[in-house]
Amino acid sequence: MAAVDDGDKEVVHLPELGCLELRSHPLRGRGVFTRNPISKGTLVHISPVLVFGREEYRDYGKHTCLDHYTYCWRGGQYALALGLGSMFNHEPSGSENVGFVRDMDRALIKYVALRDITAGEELCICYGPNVWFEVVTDNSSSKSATAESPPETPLDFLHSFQL
Ligand SMILES: C[S@@+](CC[C@H](N)C(=O)[O-])C[C@H]1O[C@@H](n2cnc3c(N)ncnc32)[C@H](O)[C@@H]1O
Repeated sequence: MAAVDDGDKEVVHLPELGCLELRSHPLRGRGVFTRNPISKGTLVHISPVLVFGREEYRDYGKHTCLDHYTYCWRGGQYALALGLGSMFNHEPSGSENVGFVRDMDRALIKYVALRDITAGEELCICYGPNVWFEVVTDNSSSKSATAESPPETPLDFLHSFQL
């Protein structure tokens, strides 16, 4: 398991989990998969983020495809996750196998296995209760956005675990 050095804002040690790969699903699009088993608690990825100011996002970013990839950030800002961070697909709350935590000070998002993950599984996060697309889950059940639960972007869910 990789460790994060939280003591230094200038140096970020990236986990080098060589078993991750991108695969395409006909309905969910590209997603992150693992070739090897991953143990609960493993730091699977760290994404550096590109932060958009509130006005910049409102006037420009929001009107582009970036709106499907950004995470809420502090002070009304939004962040685009670089690396694999924008490639994790969604599973409804309780079914996701990866959690994420935003490190605002270092402009990073850390992704951690919430349970043991088997070889070949897709790594999914939960985007939150209200999503803007027809959800295709592992077991093929689906849920669409409704008037009671309007589409909501960007990603707005924060797991409360400590690294
Ligand atoms: C942050 S991106 C994830 C990467 C994306 N699959 C791609 O190929 O670029 C979010 C988009 O992925 C798709 N997506 C993610 N999870 C999904 C799911 N469970 N069911 C259907 N589409 C999903 C939706 O189109 C959503 O707007």
